[in-house]
Amino acid sequence: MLELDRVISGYGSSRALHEVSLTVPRGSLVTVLGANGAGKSTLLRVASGLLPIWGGDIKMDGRWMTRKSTREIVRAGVVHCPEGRQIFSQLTVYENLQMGGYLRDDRKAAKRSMDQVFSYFPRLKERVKQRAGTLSGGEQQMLAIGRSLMASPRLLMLDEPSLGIAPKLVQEILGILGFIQEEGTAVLLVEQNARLALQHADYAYVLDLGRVVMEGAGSTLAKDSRIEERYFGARDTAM
Ligand SMILES: Nc1ncnc2c1ncn2[C@@H]1O[C@H](COP(=O)(O)OP(=O)(O)OP(=O)(O)O)[C@@H](O)[C@H]1O
Repeated sequence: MLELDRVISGYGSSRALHEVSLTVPRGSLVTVLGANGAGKSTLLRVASGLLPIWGGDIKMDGRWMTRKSTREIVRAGVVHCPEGRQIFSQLTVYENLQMGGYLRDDRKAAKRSMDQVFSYFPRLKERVKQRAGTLSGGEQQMLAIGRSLMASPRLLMLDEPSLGIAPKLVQEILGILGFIQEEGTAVLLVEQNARLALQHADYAYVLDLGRVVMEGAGSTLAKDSRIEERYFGARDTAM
């Protein structure tokens, strides 16, 4: 469904991605792993049109996305849930979710999406009138994912949903990603927490200094001793 072919990008004059190729098949969960600064967030920024592409191509369902605006990319079904959540803390849970559906003209469909979000995250339903800034870290992450789902994505790109969240809540959120995937939404999950991501991924890529250095089925990479040594750090073994 999403194909990146030898994508090059970066900031100013410095390259952060060097000919990165990656595929997310329809309905699958693909993860991109790597240490700090490997280029994971940059990859999502390029795929969502936030950062210009310097070389290579991006396709969605076989259609060129390379020079499309973020709005056009969202309309094509690709939604990016950035690192750090970026919810509107002064707005309520309900208002944040409404913002996620702003590109939709069909009110009934938006209502259906909101009901769907509440079925995934009942905690959000219990807190519809609460200001987002007063939610716990895990609940804010749920809200950020819920807001992304309001656009009815066909591909949801998540940047480090486990960051700063208690392990139990992280497991809950990752489990819900499985349901989201079962409903037909593909997921591209960027994570530093390799062990956790590989438990859920159909396929995984490992980035290092902006290059893909390893790839394979999630279950295969989970058993790979190189991954164990390099990426299952103290934070992971605590999970
Ligand atoms: N806004 C920016 N301006 C300049 N350089 C940047 C910017 N954002 C990222 N970089 C650089 O691009 C490289 C890749 O960064 P990126 O944020 O994509 O890594 P990452 O794998 O997501 O790391 P992390 O897990 O720490 O978020 C790094 O060398 C980083 O310093």
